[in-house]
Amino acid sequence: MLSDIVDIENQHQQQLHVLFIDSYDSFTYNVVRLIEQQTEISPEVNAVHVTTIHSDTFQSMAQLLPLLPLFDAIVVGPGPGNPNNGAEEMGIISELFENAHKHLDTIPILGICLGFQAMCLAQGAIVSELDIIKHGQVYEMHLNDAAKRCGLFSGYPDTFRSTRYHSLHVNAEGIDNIVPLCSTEDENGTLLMGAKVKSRPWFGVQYHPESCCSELGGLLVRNFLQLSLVNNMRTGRWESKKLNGKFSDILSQLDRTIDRDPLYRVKDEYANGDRAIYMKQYEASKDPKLTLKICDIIEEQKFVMSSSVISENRGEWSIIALPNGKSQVFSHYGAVNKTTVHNWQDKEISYSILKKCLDGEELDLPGSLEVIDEDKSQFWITLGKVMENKIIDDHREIPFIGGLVGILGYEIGQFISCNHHNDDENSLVPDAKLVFINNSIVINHKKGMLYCISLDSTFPSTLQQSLINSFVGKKDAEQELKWPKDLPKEVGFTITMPDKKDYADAFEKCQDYMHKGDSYEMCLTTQTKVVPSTAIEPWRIFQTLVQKNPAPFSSFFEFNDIISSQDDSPPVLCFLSTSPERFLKWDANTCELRPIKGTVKKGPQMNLTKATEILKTPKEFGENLMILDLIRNDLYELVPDVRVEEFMSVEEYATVYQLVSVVKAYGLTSASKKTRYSGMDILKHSLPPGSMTGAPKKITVQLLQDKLESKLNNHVNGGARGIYSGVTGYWSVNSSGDWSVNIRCMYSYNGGTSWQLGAGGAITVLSTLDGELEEMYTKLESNLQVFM
Ligand SMILES: C=C(O[C@@H]1C=C(C(=O)O)C=C[C@H]1O)C(=O)O
Ligand SMILES: NC(=O)CC[C@H](N)C(=O)O
Repeated sequence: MLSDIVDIENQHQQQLHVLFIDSYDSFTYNVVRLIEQQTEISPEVNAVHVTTIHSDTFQSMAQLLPLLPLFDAIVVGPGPGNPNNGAEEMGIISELFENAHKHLDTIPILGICLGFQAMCLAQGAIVSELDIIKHGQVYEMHLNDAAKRCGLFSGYPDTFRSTRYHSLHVNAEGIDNIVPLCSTEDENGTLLMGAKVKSRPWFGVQYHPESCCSELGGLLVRNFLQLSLVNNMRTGRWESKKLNGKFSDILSQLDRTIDRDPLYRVKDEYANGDRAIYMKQYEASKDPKLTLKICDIIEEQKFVMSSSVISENRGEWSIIALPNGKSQVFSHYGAVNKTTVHNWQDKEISYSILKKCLDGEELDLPGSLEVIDEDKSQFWITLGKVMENKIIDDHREIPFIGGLVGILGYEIGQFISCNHHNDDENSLVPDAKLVFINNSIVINHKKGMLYCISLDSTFPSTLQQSLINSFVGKKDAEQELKWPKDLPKEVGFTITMPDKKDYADAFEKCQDYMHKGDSYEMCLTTQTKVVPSTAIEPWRIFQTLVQKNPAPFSSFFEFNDIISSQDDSPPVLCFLSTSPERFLKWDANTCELRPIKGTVKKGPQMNLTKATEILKTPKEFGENLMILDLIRNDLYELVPDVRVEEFMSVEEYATVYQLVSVVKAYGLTSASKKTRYSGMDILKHSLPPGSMTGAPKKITVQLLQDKLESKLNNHVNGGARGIYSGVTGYWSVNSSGDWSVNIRCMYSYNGGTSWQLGAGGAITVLSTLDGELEEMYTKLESNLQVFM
């Protein structure tokens, strides 16, 4: 054991240790991984360990100072806020650069964007707002003569391209202590993009070396690390950073200040075949309408995740999940920090009992009902525990063979509080609802295959026989779908939309936040409420919706999990969606995200070539790049191998053209890693979807929730987004998952008495009010058209 410890300590000797101070930014882990990827620092040092803390992890420098001898360098990352606002916004960063801490003089520091601004401010430079702000824009950087003598840019050409995300800039003219190294030109004039502090090993850049559109970012970091090593050898810091018996303990404690524990212990391999899976496969039509036609003959309850459009890598599969009495239902109510678990339609459970439990009454719980006091973060662990013993290594070729299916609302994501009610009944609404499915019909539209699958050999035999009779072996679609293209004419609808003036106010406020440097992009969304004059079955609305707006993720959910009785009828959560956007798909070892950012309305004057031209302009490019970098960050937080597989492709949908990028992470369960994750861990850490928030995620969702949407959408459940902006999909027991973003959808908390439709779009400093309003209406129309 002792030799193990000595080995670890020796390993630490050959590693550089970097302390990364994060300001709750959405590009943090892009920088962290870029640092860790630098393995060739010197013949003796070939690895870098990065410890990430938040700028408010420590209350003051006094707490951090004793730990600094453990680190070879500090990197102060980018982030929202303005260094002029001091500790309130910057936390420990504002103190870090102050002269008071003389013993910091010898520790190498690299400041990036916000970190750079804070460093320069402390030297006397002026940090102020740019006239014309740059978020997600790529510019040419020019090095000056001083840069050529400074190791930070060693190996660089005179000019190189890099991404800028900043509202503020540094003016260091006349500041002797700052040596300018790098600049760029734009409408604002010549701007300082990189500098060094005289007499100290402190460096900084205003641009973002870690962006996927920046050139030579890795070289900058490697140069900084090499300079740090040389500095530390010269000053004796390198020698003194050793043989502190508690070295590894302190580091691992610090490494754990940000929670990255897996939801459950992911194994390297899983048993296969020790659980009998019932699976019958049949040849059937390749027509994507097959799923919908099958729905027509199903009398059982069903959840549908179908594709009414097949595109490369999306929409290839459809799933019809069949809940039954053995299906466990997991609902999380964030407003009261409770999870309920019970069997589907357990006769012993009534809504009145469930309601009492949620109100906190102590009762003998009937039937299968369990009530767990837990917050949303523990809810994820509950789900992990459920799945832990169910994972099997079987039928990897099929994306879903059974498992958890359902909806995770926006407020289940990070940084948001979930405390909303359904206005109509003032009843609690679930923030997440998932059902464990044993029986399913899975369809491959590309191959024309249909599978009847059961995890517990309970697939309904009459249904199976009807499927065989009606669809098996019939390669061509026999008949057209006989679904009504419109809703019944006699039903009227009361439609409440957000006020245009309120939208304009919210838009202006977004611009203010972005100009002040608080946010780089804000996905502002609206809610519209539709009340039918007489109730229409949710399924009937779905029939019309999928025909009017075909999409790769067309979903139908009606949660009749509690039986109604004469005295009370439960509020039934319904969700109808025609989403174009995949959020996250995974298998045991890889995962893929497909953020959509950038929208152009279709019309007689618009074709693919024109849309592509528009979608490649700086506004749309910046919008997409920002989310692309944010998504890389979300994946990099847990997984070291992240790649951009598709860069801003234009895709065509029924009513819009969209700009789409694809990012993949590899090696989730790689044996060489200390911690193995499942796709569910990635999902937990990356919700809410970046394309629905903007960047940086934390501050932006808080501003949207507290300052903007609570007022703008006050006419619907206090402005909560609820199901809209969350995700829908599954986590299959064969370690696959696929979740789409809840957009171009409608949902009801009361079985269809009233519906809510969300629509919005990302606002950047290049947005115009009219442009954003039109974009919001275009998206709203994709589902509101059903009621028009
Ligand atoms: C917010 C919505 O869509 C999101 C915003 C987009 C954009 O800003 O271009 C595109 C797709 C979605 O990620 C919506 O449809 O309501
Ligand atoms: N990306 C950043 O670090 C931005 C820094 C600062 N908030 C600005 O907007 O200029």
